[in-house]
Amino acid sequence: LCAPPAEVPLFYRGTFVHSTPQTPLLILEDALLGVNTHGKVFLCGVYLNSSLCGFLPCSEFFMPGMVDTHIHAPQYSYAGTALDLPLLQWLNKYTFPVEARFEDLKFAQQIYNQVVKRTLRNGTTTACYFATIHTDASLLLGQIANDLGQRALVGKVCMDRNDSAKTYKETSQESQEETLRFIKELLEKKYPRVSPVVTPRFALYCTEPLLGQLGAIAKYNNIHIQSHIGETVDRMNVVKELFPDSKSYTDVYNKHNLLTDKTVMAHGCYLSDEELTLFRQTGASLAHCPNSNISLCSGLLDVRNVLKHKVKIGLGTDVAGGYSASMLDAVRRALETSKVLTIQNPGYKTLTFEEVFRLATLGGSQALSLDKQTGNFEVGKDFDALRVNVAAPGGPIDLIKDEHPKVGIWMLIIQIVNSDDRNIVEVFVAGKKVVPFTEKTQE
Ligand SMILES: Nc1nc2[nH]cnc2c(=O)[nH]1
Ligand SMILES: [Zn+2]
Repeated sequence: LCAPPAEVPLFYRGTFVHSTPQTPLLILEDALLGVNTHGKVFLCGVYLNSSLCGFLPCSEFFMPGMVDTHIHAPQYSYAGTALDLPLLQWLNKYTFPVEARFEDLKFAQQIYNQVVKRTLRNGTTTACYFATIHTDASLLLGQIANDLGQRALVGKVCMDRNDSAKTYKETSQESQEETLRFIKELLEKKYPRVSPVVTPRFALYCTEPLLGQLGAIAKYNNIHIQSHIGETVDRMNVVKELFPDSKSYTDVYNKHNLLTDKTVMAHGCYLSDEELTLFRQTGASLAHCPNSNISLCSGLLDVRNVLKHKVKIGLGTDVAGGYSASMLDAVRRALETSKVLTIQNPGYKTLTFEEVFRLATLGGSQALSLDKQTGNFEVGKDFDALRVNVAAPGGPIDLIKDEHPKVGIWMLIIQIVNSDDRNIVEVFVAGKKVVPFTEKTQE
């Protein structure tokens, strides 16, 4: 349904901003980027002589598409509800009753179409989705992401232990069999950029035999794994009671082969240094979801400490624990969380804007082990990009012109923190323009 790949290589000229492992924010002013017919970058950063070529600095630049490392697609239908209840009560009051409705494929179609479109418009070119326990609706989410052109990991949720919701749980056998069916059927579709992810909801909602089976399924099929970890103090304590033989929360997952270099765990606010070391050793990563952590009063993740342990980390919206589906919001909340930590401890080294920009792009791709495909404009990767116009008509920003060219470009890029979807004028995934929507995708 999205535009066909270009039949000839395409060249984009302008300012390109992206991150590398060495440099959190590289600005390539007046550069050229070439995209081949397979949607891959084959040239980037060839500087033109501006004075000869008449390059006019303007209010636009290209940046890599953002990577949402943790979002619950069905929860988009009740975003905003997580402001007045702590996590467990919120799950019981809103999450389980609404997620149960996704057995209805018509309802699923409507919400999944909305969430994929909304996130694409907000610059999420890659999303790692939790769906629900329903296999067919989860397959539908994969189809919708594919049709609208979003790169996605999609997980059918597994939970064979949920005493608080009689109608929203499955038996261990169902969970295992349906996970296998989900993986098989999604892989058979051969969507180029949509893959299955094994998804135990989290340790408390899964029995140990199921955790073990899911670890084995992921290993056998060499696929991704996602879950939650260390989100609230309460839950850390309950996990300790429920799994007395495990050294830590992280150990529970590790024992069941659920920590691999294709694992992404949401939150991790309360992990010990020892647990972070285990993440590092296994190659597992964290999804930092600051809006959710603040909205649910769960905690403040010390990202600096995670980085010090060399654990891969990206940003997540965690809709609907987080009320915004926008990764630009996640950027703002990650900065704020880091600043709150500095207020509490003036010696704390606050994350810079550049570092958070990297978390939202390259960091996210590393966290999902998709950094060979996406995350920056390195030659050989897919062209997943946003064309940002800081001064988009009707947008939220009034641009003040500055005569000093260096200050000028800096002022432009930093406006990402003030931007919203009105500033994201075009979105590309693997070279295809997926926003604005075409007549077909508009429906
Ligand atoms: N924030 C959040 N935490 C969870 N832990 C288990 N399920 C959920 C969920 O849906 N949202
Ligand atoms: Zn979550």
